[in-house]
Amino acid sequence: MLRKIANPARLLTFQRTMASTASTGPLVRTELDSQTGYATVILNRAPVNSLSLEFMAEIIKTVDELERSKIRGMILTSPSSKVFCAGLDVLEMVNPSEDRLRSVWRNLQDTWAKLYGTSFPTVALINGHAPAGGCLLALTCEYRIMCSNFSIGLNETQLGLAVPPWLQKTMRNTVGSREAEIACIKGTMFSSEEALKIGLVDELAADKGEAMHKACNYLDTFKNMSPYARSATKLLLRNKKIEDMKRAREDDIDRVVKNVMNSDFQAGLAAYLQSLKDRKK
Ligand SMILES: CCCCCCCCCCC/C=C/C(=O)SCCNC(=O)CCNC(=O)[C@H](O)C(C)(C)COP(=O)(O)OP(=O)(O)OC[C@H]1O[C@@H](n2cnc3c(N)ncnc32)[C@H](O)[C@@H]1OP(=O)(O)O
Repeated sequence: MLRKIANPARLLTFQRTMASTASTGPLVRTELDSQTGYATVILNRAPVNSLSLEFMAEIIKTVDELERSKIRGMILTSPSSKVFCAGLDVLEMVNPSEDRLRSVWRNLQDTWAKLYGTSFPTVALINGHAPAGGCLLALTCEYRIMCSNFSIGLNETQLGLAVPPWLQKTMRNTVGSREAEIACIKGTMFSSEEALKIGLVDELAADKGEAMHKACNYLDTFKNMSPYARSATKLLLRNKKIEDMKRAREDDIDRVVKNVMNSDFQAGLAAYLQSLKDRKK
């Protein structure tokens, strides 16, 4: 459940209607507490918040809007009781047109860059599983609070995908070189407790209410600090990685196209999709 806001009149909800979505309501909902200046960004692409081209475009637009609104902090979460974000929409990888695949990958790069380089502080409230691109979203935030009994990790290699360099770096920056190397190569999925142990998340919470409380506590630590000094320091720490990604982005996209258009990859993906369905039987 979302944190209750004392005065509902303070709650401004930006809503956008998106085409081609199976979710009810907008793909991304933003609730702004005008007293604290904290925005809760709710990823809302049912059933598992998988990242389609349009969904990522919406996340990017939302962050741009929040930058313009001069918010004091952002909490990224999901309305689901089981899934934070299931990563890229695997259907985007099934025999895609090359143009769409390039756009999907470009949007994933931009989603990462936009969230990684926000001027305001960011917390991922991971209230469900966060494989691959779900872990990527969490890694872009400054602070991660995870509810117990879920899993998180960069499991791309298990799907036959190479983890791109900019994402490897983000993982390395968070958990250290050795843990990142092993985790990326093996495609390890960590339980919430294991993730805490290696520093992939910063705190655990028993439930979403407790996680929200802890997220606000993190953002409150900046309450009396100059937003300028804070964000300038963050961007000095992070901008080079964003610029490196942008410099190499066309090579990155070419590599992905080659990877995804390959017939062995497509055969592996078909088997993977079948295994997702079989798990339900
Ligand atoms: C297009 C560009 C490609 C570029 C590739 C380059 C390589 C770089 C890689 C870096 C970036 C990231 C890559 C990725 O994110 S790949 C995706 C990885 N994600 C997964 O493997 C997650 C798979 N899903 C699950 O493990 C479970 O669904 C989950 C634990 C998340 C939830 O389990 P739960 O039991 O709650 O739900 P279901 O399994 O029943 O799922 C419900 C329905 O949702 C469908 N589903 C699940 N995940 C995805 C997904 N990622 N994309 C699309 N659809 C998904 C699932 O099939 C169910 O559908 P049905 O109800 O129709 O059966």
